[in-house]
Amino acid sequence: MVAEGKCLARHDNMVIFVAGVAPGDVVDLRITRKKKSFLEAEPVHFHELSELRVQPFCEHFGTCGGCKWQHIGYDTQLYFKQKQVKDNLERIGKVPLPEFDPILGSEKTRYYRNKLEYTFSNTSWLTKEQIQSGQEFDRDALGFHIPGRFDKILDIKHCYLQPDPSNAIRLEVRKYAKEHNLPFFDIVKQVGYMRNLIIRTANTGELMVIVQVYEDRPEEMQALMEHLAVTFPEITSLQYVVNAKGNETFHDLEVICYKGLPYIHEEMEGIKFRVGPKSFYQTNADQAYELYKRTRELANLTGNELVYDLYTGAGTIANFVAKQAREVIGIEYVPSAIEDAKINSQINNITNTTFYAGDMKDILSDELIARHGRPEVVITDPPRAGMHEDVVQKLLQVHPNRIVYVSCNPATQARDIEWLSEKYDVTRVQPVDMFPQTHHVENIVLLTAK
Ligand SMILES: C[S@@+](CC[C@H](N)C(=O)[O-])C[C@H]1O[C@@H](n2cnc3c(N)ncnc32)[C@H](O)[C@@H]1O
Repeated sequence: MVAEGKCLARHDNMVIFVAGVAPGDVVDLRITRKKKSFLEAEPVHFHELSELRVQPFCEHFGTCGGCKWQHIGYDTQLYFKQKQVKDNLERIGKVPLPEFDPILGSEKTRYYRNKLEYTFSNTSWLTKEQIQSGQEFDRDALGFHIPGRFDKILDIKHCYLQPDPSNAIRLEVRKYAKEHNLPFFDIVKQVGYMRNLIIRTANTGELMVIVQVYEDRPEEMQALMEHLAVTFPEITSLQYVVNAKGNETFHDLEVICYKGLPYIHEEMEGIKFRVGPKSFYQTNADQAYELYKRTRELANLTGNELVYDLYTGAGTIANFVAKQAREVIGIEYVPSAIEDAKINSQINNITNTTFYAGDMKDILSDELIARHGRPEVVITDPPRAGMHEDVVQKLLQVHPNRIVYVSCNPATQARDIEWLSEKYDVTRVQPVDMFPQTHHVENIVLLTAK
């Protein structure tokens, strides 16, 4: 099992990456892509199935891009996730490593997400058998993109990722749109009405639903909103967006709140986090709590430290650790996330945080450090691309006592750690599983100044 959840095979000294198999399967492969140094292939015939396999529980497994590791038992998934972290730190990081803390598995391995986003399409995905049968099928779909296909949507019957009433809401919106002849969007021709449905189920019980449509049809929207409000009185934030752009992103559009409040709250240790329609919040809230607790523990705060929380998003980690620190500085690219971060401090009476919006390599400047002082502790949680080299250089120059590096991409984390190893030792490694049934793994590394 190697990167991106693919398996590795060899033939004539050539490396072949294969998706949709398990280590130990004996299969015939068809080569789908040839590169100079490797090949990619798909299985065409299974001779023997691996002992690591289990029966996938979802009818959409194999077609849907969502939970590609359902055919492997959860303990085995955890084993491979931990191994992925180790391989990256050894091969890319090339630094001396302590013994790893065992990966923190997720208690919930199904229904663990608090946010799902479904797309409407008038060109649903059909299987080869369906096409060959010559029968007519309903081509309207509400579900997920087929991996690698921007124009094909898999109509989802039941999704195991988000708790109730997520499935019921999706099915009801689909049924209503069909019954009322609201056309599902055609992404190629850019015509239709129903575009996208977002459901957010917070751990406080609050529930947000956002319907995205292509054009302004006030009467139809009013009727749809009213229907949802009556059918699901538990919705605490019912919203819609009119989006006539070529794509589904709506960060630059007005989101209209039809019923309830324009936001919901997540909660951790009594700290409330306000989550608006455009806000980012970790999608596995229970595991986010475990991740943050471990991050705080490794930061080893006594209440006297100045902490910089880099890539702070909506200030979640910054606010979570604020009580145990003297002062926390949070930095993040997205201005609306920084607005959320400030609100999250206010509503929790946290007064020792300061937030800045902008590109990390510009904001983390000598001037900022002169203003706030040299941090004893830096917590950094960059996007998948890792930290910009200038940011790493700045950290080496500022030289905090401890850096707690949280990452969703062990490869870029390992690269950055190699750079940081000039002045830091890796003293703890704690992988965390935020996304059961997928190959994704989160990892926390504690770096201690040499
Ligand atoms: C993995 S998220 C971390 C979120 C946050 N720590 C949390 O747990 O909710 C990475 C964050 O980095 C921000 N980001 C990406 N590139 C950035 C940059 N160049 N400068 C500052 N922030 C950036 C993203 O907007 C995103 O909020």
